[in-house]
Amino acid sequence: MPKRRRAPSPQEQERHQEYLADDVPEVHRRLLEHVLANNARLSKVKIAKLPHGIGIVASERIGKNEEITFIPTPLLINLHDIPFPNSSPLDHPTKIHSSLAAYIASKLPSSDAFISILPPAESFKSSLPLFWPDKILQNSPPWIQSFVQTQRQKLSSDYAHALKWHDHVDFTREEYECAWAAVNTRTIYYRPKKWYKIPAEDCMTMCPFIDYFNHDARGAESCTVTFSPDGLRVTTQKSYTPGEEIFVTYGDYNNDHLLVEYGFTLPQNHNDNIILTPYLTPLLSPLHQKILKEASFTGEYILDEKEICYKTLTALRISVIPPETPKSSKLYKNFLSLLDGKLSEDEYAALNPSSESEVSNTLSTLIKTIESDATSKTAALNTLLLDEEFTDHKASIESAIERWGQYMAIITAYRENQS
Ligand SMILES: C[S@@+](CC[C@H](N)C(=O)[O-])C[C@H]1O[C@@H](n2cnc3c(N)ncnc32)[C@H](O)[C@@H]1O
Repeated sequence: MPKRRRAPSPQEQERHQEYLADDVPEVHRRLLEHVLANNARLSKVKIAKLPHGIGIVASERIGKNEEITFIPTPLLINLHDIPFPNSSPLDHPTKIHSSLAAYIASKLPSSDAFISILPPAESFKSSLPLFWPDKILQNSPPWIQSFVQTQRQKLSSDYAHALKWHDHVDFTREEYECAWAAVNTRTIYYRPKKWYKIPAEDCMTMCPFIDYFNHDARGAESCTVTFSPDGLRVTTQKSYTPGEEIFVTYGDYNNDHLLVEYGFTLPQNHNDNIILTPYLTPLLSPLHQKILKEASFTGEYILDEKEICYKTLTALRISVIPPETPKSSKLYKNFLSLLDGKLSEDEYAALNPSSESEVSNTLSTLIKTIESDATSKTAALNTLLLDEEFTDHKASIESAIERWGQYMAIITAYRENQS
């Protein structure tokens, strides 16, 4: 955390204005003054109010490979800033997500320059499925439901950890949840060399100002965020015209993942797909699953606009081997030879013509099940939109409906690409 704070001079205040679009709320000016007073370097960028919240735009023409933001290490908020009683944080059985959330929650509501720019609780509650009422969640895609269950377990365990290790600070469960969501949506992976002993999941930092950058999925066109011992740097990978929004990338995420972790989806997301796992796994017997696991063919089964991945095809191939088939049968032997590369796909298909057509039928049935879910769950969500009990949850319901619409669009594109 920064050690120095002083009021900006009138000249500095005037200079700061160039980093702020006109309609940006005052709290962001304070954050700006705070980072500039602590040796941040900002070049040709402005904080702006955009349709999807606050973001960063070019204030003038920017070229490719230019450093546009540098935030020095003392401004970062991470392991080193957590006041653990009587010990160094590096020796502590820490869970950084939990502790950062406790740190922020204990300061809410706050006049602190960084904490006061965090989005309000209502914005997390409506955008993040984690906080959606069960009736909305139950009508959302099943992968979202299961990811939210995992997130809820993590939140509960982090809260218990926070109560145990940070009992010297004061916060309510609601403040903690909101702070936890802020940490979840605003931290950056950060692993300086001296952190080599720290588990990867604790290598995260909050980074004032850099957390204003929104995400896109334009890969090589998004800015890079790199760290060095002296701080974090944002560098362009393309040129920008004045007023153009500047994005970084949070990762190659599909829209389910973006929705659960960050509370939004991208209308054009080339990483988008449908995770078939919740639909496909119930078709796999314990033996199927054991074989797939031994061959490392478990994990997410994916369908995108163009194809199903090879892992999905493999899981579908084994799913059509009847569960009572002995492992010593010819069917399994052929399948295992395919997995080992002793049989090519064509040879396997020639040996098992009926099972290959069953694979196609199973896949079309799965896709039809998803379509039918999309239709029935969208209808249920539309009914909730008319229900007075859900008046305050319109945005969350609309998000879930939108996600089903994206599933339908992926299926339509997939069929077109197959025909
Ligand atoms: C690191 S913050 C970015 C700054 C944020 N927009 C703000 O108002 O402070 C991440 C959050 O910004 C929003 N966000 C980021 N990229 C977005 C995008 N492409 N479309 C919509 N919302 C986005 C989401 O709410 C996400 O949880």
